[in-house]
Amino acid sequence: MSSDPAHPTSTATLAAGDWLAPLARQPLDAVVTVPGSKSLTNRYLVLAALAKEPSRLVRPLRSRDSTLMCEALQALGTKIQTTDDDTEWIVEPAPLHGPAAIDCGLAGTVMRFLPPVAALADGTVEFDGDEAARRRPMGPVLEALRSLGIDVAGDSLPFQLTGDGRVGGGTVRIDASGSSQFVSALLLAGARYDDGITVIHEGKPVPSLPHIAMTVEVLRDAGVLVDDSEANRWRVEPSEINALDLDVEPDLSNAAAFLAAAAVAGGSVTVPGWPHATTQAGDHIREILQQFGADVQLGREGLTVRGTGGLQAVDLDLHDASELTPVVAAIAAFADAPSYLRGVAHIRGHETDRLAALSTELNRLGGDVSELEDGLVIRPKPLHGSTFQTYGDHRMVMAAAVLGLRVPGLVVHDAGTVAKTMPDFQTRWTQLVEA
Ligand SMILES: O=C(O)C1=C[C@@H](OP(=O)(O)O)[C@@H](O)[C@H](O)C1
Ligand SMILES: C=C(OP(=O)(O)O)C(=O)O
Repeated sequence: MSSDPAHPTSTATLAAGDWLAPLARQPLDAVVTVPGSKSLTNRYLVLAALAKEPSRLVRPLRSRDSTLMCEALQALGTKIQTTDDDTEWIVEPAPLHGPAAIDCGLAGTVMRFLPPVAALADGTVEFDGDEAARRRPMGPVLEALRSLGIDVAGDSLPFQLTGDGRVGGGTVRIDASGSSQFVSALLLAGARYDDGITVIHEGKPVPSLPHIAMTVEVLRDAGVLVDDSEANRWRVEPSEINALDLDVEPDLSNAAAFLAAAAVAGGSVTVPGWPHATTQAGDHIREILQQFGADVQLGREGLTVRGTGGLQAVDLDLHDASELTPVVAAIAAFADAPSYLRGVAHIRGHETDRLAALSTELNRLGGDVSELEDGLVIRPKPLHGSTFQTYGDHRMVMAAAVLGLRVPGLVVHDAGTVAKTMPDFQTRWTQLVEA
């Protein structure tokens, strides 16, 4: 690996917003704490807003996605108070009402989870988001709400819906092959519909199934009856939603980049507080790193990954844990032979077309990556520094950071976009590399 002299290797010449990813000059030896899970925080917020009494969330995630969720629920009438140190949030439910305008940013959880909640509001609720969010698929959720009698104008952002304070509920048939969030969205609000909700999926397999298991689990934690005994069919009984009082697990998908660092740079990284049982899809990083040849131990201190920098090629189906694809692609770029990542066609509809973005940016560094219809083939080659575009996608920043451990002069464009789920990622990453 050599540095491209045309690209900066010191911060002096960087453009605003660009970040020179730190190079690992020695094996790592770090303990990295990771903030709360985005997926859990935003589910808990939704259920707390629909619950019968105030809820308390301890150590939730503070990031762009969760702040947008808070602001949206507040616009609909919910009260949210936070302690001075922001480690506890008290969510006080109130009757939901329009008119309200909701900014979804680029958050899938906000744009998908809130329309079925807004359907319970009395009045009109307008939704919009980032330019890139307007390209993310929304149709199945909005079509399902229409079939339940809600007045919905639009099929993707921006759209608006008008309700009268109640939803009859019943059975909806949707194609959720584009995102598990379509199913989660309808289930989360469904207990508050008069007849509850039954969601039947018809189409190619639903991706990211652990995220639906997470939705089912948080509903059950709130006392809601859910039947998920049959594949592709979920039934939520109508009921009150109990208040929540809980600690939010660390975000295991965000943790993945830090653990990957030990495999790529060598040395050891521990993430404390790793749950021994979880529905988070990010937990898959344990077996993925083992397949790359790293030593992975889950113990009392947390999850520890030890690596030598030597990496075996992998052939992985990431359909269940698709949000790990960018970081896994970055690791694969240093493996001893070509790797295949499959089963993730739907991530073309994530924050950006991640298959196109990853192949373009890895190839810009001198890599040899081609797109499959549902994945990537990554043929390792010596990489050189360049400016890595991130397309407003937090996980492209994380992937770039992993690459930068071994590629001098890798400049991450618009690195601040990582604030979608981890505003202090760069600080934590720099501490990791310099520890
Ligand atoms: O429900 C959730 O919290 C999520 C579901 C998944 O979405 P897809 O099913 O669209 O992959 C995942 O990729 C995303 O990061 C978070
Ligand atoms: C796909 C992701 O996010 P979203 O919740 O916006 O879909 C992600 O975090 O990788």
